[in-house]
Amino acid sequence: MRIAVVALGKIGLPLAVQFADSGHEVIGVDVNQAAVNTINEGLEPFPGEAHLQEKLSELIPAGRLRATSDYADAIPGADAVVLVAPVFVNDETWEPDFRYMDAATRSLAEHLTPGTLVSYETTLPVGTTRNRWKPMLEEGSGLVEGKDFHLAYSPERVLTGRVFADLRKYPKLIGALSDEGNRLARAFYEAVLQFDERPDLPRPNGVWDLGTTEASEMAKLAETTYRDVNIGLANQFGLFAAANGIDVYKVIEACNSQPYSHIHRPGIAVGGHCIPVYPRLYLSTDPDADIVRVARQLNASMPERLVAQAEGILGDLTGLKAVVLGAAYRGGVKETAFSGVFPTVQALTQRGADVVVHDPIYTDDELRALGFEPYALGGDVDVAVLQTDHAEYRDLGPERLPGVKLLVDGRNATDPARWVGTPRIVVGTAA
Ligand SMILES: NC(=O)c1ccc[n+]([C@@H]2O[C@H](COP(=O)([O-])OP(=O)(O)OC[C@H]3O[C@@H](n4cnc5c(N)ncnc54)[C@H](O)[C@@H]3O)[C@@H](O)[C@H]2O)c1
Ligand SMILES: CC(=O)N[C@H]1[C@@H](OP(=O)(O)OP(=O)(O)OC[C@H]2O[C@@H](n3ccc(=O)[nH]c3=O)[C@H](O)[C@@H]2O)O[C@H](CO)[C@@H](O)[C@@H]1O
Repeated sequence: MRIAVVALGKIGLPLAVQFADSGHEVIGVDVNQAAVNTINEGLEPFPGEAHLQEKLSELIPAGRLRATSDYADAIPGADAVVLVAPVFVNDETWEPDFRYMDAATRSLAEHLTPGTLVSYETTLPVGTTRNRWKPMLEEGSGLVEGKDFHLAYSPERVLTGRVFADLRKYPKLIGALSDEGNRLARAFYEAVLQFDERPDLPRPNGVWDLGTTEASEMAKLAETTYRDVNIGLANQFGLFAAANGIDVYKVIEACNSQPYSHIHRPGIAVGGHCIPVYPRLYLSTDPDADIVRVARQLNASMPERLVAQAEGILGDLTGLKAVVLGAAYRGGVKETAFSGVFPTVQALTQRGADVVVHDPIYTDDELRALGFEPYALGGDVDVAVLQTDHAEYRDLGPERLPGVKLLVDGRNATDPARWVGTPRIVVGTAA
């Protein structure tokens, strides 16, 4: 098969590599010429994706994969085109921002030829493939969907850093606009993916046909929204527990000891590219989903709530030195997308604190580039707010934070035995 992958980012490039590695001829298109050049030199344009560099070193010199910024070079005559350019969500309105996908779709349409299967993998509001991409592709190409070309939607569920392993592990969900589209999408993904045996699944691991583009669009939004709502519920339980002298972690551990309870962990923030974003995409097509909106709002309010709790204990925070422990949105990752560090720093700064940030996996220059004043453990500080559950913080004690009068552990990530004698608030437990 001849396959084109549109957008060679952290998801698209590993996908292009996977398809080429499965024995197909692959051309990737990206508007970033610097990234295209780097890939064509056989080098990974971003670090952190396991096995990406070794696979590029093999596939690029062998001519099995190449990159281009020219759609005319990649699209005409392709058997399948996979698109995975990003969609963002407007921070104020929570409305999707389709500008990159629109541009990619228009460029694709201009060069689309009969006989191609087009599969979108970017996470989308329900109905986008049918109502937005189909007319845009038909108008731009003069071709007819279901006759000249077929359109499918298949959400990408892998986690960056372990894309190749996740591609084997998770069923590939598909949905198209016609039976023939479903058949072609199944045949395509079966030809480019290999699946691990998963006896734990209700049906064999592999391509799972959900029948329509709407169902497969919804599946991705539902699984991520589930996580946000679940964390919201954990935060709600945590607020109640903290106000009533109950340790919510003991409660959650007890609940989850039977197989029908999967309560997540309360925390200072829900960050990352996906979990805080996709509930908003879901709400854009199901605005009546109050349960989703309320959970999202509660999760987003947690940094402010915890900082207010610290203020309640210490009194005025004006002029106090406050360190936020952790810039990353979760432990062990070097990524600050929608990280709780931003609202936490803001809540402290608004109260007049002098705020510094520590993160064991960011250099001082990297922290400065993010707009933070870096802090090295051992420096004087009045209050510490732990934002990221980095493994390095498990053994952190007050002796590494000289002068600390209060630790707000927003992740229950520190060892209580180390904090005997120093005030410590843990999200979800009584102060
Ligand atoms: N990152 C994740 O963990 C993850 C996980 C699952 C699904 N996804 C989905 O994948 C999408 C892309 O994520 P990513 O992490 O790969 O993004 P990314 O920012 O790493 O890459 C996006 C790429 O798109 C390219 N691009 C932008 N406009 C283009 C155009 N008109 N034509 C061609 N290329 C264009 C950019 O140059 C860039 O290389 C997300 O929006 C999401 O829906 C991401
Ligand atoms: C485990 C999981 O579903 N990972 C998904 C998630 O990864 P992602 O990398 O976003 O990580 P998580 O879903 O684990 O965490 C998201 C955020 O929620 C917080 N948090 C998490 C769990 C919890 O019980 N309490 C809590 O507060 C984390 O600290 C983090 O800030 O989004 C990706 C993009 O869609 C998906 O591809 C991944 O499959």
